[in-house]
Amino acid sequence: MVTVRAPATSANLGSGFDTFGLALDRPADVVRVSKAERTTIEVTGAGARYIPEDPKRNTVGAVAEALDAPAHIHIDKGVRPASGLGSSAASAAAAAVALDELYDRGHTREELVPIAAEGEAAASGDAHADNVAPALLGGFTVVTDDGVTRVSPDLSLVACLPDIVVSTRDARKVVPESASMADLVETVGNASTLAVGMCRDDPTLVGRGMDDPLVTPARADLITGSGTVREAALDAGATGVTVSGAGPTMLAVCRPGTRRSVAAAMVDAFDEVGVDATAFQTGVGDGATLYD
Ligand SMILES: Nc1ncnc2c1ncn2[C@@H]1O[C@H](COP(=O)(O)OP(=O)(O)O)[C@@H](O)[C@H]1O
Ligand SMILES: N[C@@H](CCOP(=O)(O)O)C(=O)O
Repeated sequence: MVTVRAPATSANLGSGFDTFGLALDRPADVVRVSKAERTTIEVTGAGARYIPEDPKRNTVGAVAEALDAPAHIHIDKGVRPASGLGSSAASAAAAAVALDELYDRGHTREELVPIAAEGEAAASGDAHADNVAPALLGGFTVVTDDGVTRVSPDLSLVACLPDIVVSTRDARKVVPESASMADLVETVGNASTLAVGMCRDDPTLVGRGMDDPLVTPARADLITGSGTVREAALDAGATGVTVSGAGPTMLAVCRPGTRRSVAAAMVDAFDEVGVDATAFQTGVGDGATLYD
């Protein structure tokens, strides 16, 4: 039997749609695998009743098939599904590491990125790798067709999860199909600023670089109160606030020492518009961890 923990992740960070991802130090999924003739799946934990146990519809089933590694797979969900915190990716990344170890396949973490991304295709219809990359490797990751680049920044973060469900599949339908040159120039400038900030552990640059004129505004209507929550977090000490992944979680980058007040401000702001919310005070985390 092999057990692996893989973390929640926040994709896009505003300006890096389908490219940027950040591993959070909590929450996380824990996946346990043992060899079997055919793959079977059991799910417990946060939102388990919404997650299919059919291997064709669960991200870990697609990973088992891609690795030709049939197993009984138990998933203990710490990351709520349809949260914008890479729930489907956490399971896929943990399963990729666990099954690779169980069957002694010898893949590197980088080689497991496209394999775990097959799981994402089962969940959202697209094999986007911006969640599975940080879930496997940890830190801040940049995914392109040529591979993954990563650094391990030290940042204070708040992830505020409202009691709203937004499926990634639906949120991908509202993304514009084309962009003006002006919006592209702004996006490249912001994304570059953010990347420099990540390399320097600089929350001001990271926060400024999270602004995005293209994807985030198109998705704002899917999250009741997102504008109010953003303003409240900035007033309380955040340097930048954006939609985490496809939402509904809102992610704030915080100045040192402001995490608690930012978390409270975000929960209160959701409350003002009649939405219950939970805030995680977190930081940048490691990738999937193998337990003995
Ligand atoms: N192992 C899994 N963990 C979480 N969700 C899964 C899993 N396998 C399949 N799904 C499906 O994926 C969808 C959630 O994924 P997604 O919308 O991308 O949310 P998130 O942003 O939390 O990853 C749900 O429809 C869920 O049933
Ligand atoms: N780039 C994807 C990221 C989806 O992240 P999730 O955590 O919501 O699954 C997108 O924005 O669609």
